[in-house]
Amino acid sequence: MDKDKKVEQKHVNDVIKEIETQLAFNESEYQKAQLETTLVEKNYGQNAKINTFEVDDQMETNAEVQQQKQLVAKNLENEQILKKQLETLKQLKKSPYFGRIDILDPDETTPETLYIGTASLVDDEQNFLIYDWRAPISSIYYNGTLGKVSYETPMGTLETELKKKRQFTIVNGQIKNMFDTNETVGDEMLQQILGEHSDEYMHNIVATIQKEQNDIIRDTTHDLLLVQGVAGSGKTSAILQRIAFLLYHSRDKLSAEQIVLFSPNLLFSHYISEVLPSLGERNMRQVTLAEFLTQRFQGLKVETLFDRYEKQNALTPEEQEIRAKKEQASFMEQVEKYVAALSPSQLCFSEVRLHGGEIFFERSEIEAIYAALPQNMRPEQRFLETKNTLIKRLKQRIEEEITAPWVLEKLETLSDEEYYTLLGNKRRAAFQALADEEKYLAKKLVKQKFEKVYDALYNDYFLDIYAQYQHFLSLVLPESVLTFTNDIEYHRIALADCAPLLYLRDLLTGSGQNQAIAHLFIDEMQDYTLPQFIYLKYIFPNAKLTLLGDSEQALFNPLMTPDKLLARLEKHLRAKKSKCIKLNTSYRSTAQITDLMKALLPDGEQINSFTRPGKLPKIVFAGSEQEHFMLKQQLEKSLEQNETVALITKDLATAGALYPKLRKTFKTTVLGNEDRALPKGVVILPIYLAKGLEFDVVIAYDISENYQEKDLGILYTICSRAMHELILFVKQEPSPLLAKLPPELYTVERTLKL
Ligand SMILES: Nc1ncnc2c1ncn2[C@@H]1O[C@H](COP(=O)(O)OP(=O)(O)OP(=O)(O)O)[C@@H](O)[C@H]1O
Repeated sequence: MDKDKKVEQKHVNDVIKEIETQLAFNESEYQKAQLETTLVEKNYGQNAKINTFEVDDQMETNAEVQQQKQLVAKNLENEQILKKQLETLKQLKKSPYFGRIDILDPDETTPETLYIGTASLVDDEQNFLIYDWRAPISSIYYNGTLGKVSYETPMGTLETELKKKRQFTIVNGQIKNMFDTNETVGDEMLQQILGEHSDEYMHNIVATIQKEQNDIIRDTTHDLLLVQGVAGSGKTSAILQRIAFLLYHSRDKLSAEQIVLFSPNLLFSHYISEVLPSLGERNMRQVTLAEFLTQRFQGLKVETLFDRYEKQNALTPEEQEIRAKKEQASFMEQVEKYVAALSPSQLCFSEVRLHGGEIFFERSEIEAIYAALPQNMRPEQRFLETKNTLIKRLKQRIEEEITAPWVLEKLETLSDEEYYTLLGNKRRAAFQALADEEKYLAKKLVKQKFEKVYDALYNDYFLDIYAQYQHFLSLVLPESVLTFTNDIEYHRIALADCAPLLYLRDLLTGSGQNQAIAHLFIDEMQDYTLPQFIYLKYIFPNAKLTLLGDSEQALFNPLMTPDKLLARLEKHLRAKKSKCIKLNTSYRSTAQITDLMKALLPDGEQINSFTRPGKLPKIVFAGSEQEHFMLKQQLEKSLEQNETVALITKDLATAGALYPKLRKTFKTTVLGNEDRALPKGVVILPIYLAKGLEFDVVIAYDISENYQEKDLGILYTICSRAMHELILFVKQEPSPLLAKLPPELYTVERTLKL
């Protein structure tokens, strides 16, 4: 192997030499491009200042300015491309590739050697020194075991023979490790990567993508892809590499702006934000459900998933029943039926007022416009026609108002400042006559006065959507009207009302849809309801869906088998081609931690633990008197070897109560809903904020009687956040969930009774 390593190191050196040559060339091209842009910009600046007094000059200058503008844009684009190439080359220089495959094509006698890395590298003679991991041929590296293999290309399926597969770890141009393997992607390298410490940011996994993850990443045929994977099985990793793959595969027609990812919390958004840039791609749009809804209900406080979780025990059985009804797909069907059957008199239009409160459009006027439209028109069409008529009437009123005495009076008394503000970007020279200028200014004044009306028409405020939803509730779920009205009065809205209300609004007004989004990804999908999925599918009608989750980690929803879930989603989201992929191997945690997680679940045997050895998890029985002493002792011990220790609680109140007890001894932070970054030291956080994250050491705080059978999913999620060490801290009586664990799966530490 040593001889092999020498040969391979020489190859690495040769490739790096080529990268350095290209780097030097690119560097000088980039500098040239920067200089060029500065020159053109300077030139453009001077031209823009040219006297525009004479009309002829003006036209000439405009043409020139346009030309210069285009030049600047073109130069900037060129500069951006060179900059991106430079970044890629710099990255490749440190670690040019991670894989090698030797293949023998059917008509050949000697095998061809290909190297695979995070980006392609081509020399002057068009030889591929490195293949991008997303290139069709690279799929052999991830999918194939030695022997006959096939791979998909745009021209169809091709066959070849895989003779050798080799993996490398190259750091700063030096081969640290290399393995020959017949596995999909061998255990040794994965062992090494998974054994490392956690980081502030998630890393890309392109060197060690596993076969079933590869199926998710390279899927281009399904419009609904459901991924059900156990905790730590690489669901999040798979979607991020999938996004990078899609951007490469459809690079002519897909951009990062057309991809939306719904992530569970802001900490998670931060945690994953470096994966795509490390692969030379821009990040997709990222949003949490709370951010998405808050934007749509301006002025209202929207209940978040976390509020919902924190409050769930406070609801009466009746309230729970009402919520359960609102969270069924049939509730959205009731919205559709309601909209289809609405008569004009049932529409809750509201009058439109001016700034001063004076009514501009009476409710009866709006109703009359709507009622006069053909009955068989679709509701959203009818609404749009009404809106257009109102806008037309507003424009007419503006024209009429221009000659009103108050306008003329105002024009005569304008201060210089008011005059120039009204004139805006317009130049005085642009008016042929004084009368034109006066008319222009008068119109501006009137528009200012009627601004609120325009705003109301533009934003559909002339339909009182809350009253409309209340009317809908009074027909289908009258027992919930009071709570809803009360909520609105206090400027808040329950999560369960959001999707049906928005759906109702959009069906009636024809607004809300975004046709441009091509892919929608939802992580931690087990915490979403069917109405939320239905609404998201409705507003992103052209998006292919990738939904990822683990029903064992559900904070509220009941367990459901993946196949049953797929059938449900297929039906309600009207998917044409759907597929469910299951991931059963857990990569995050040591085998000992995964074994404990398996033992917690009734059907835990379906989880395969990746054979990475570590310490047995520990249960600390502290007893309430010794609690602080034991906790501090444990934290001290853990912080000796780790920069961060996560203290995960069931809820925010418990997290908050721990803080004053620890802050004097340790650098301690309690994380809340709005936090985006993970600090070092002791980090206290409720479980819903730890979703999707991982930590070297997790202390699950107070696993006592407050964890009953119904809380199994929560305890499982907490345990599954630990990579290397898990400590279950018990203050009083242990949870019955711990009682059923076989004792060989953990060690015990107890307070000494003095
Ligand atoms: N093929 C792989 N190669 C290297 N590391 C991997 C691989 N797959 C997963 N991992 C690592 O395992 C850990 C868990 O992955 P990830 O967070 O994507 O899992 P998940 O299924 O989304 O987890 P959860 O649902 O529990 O939040 C991460 O540290 C990830 O980098």
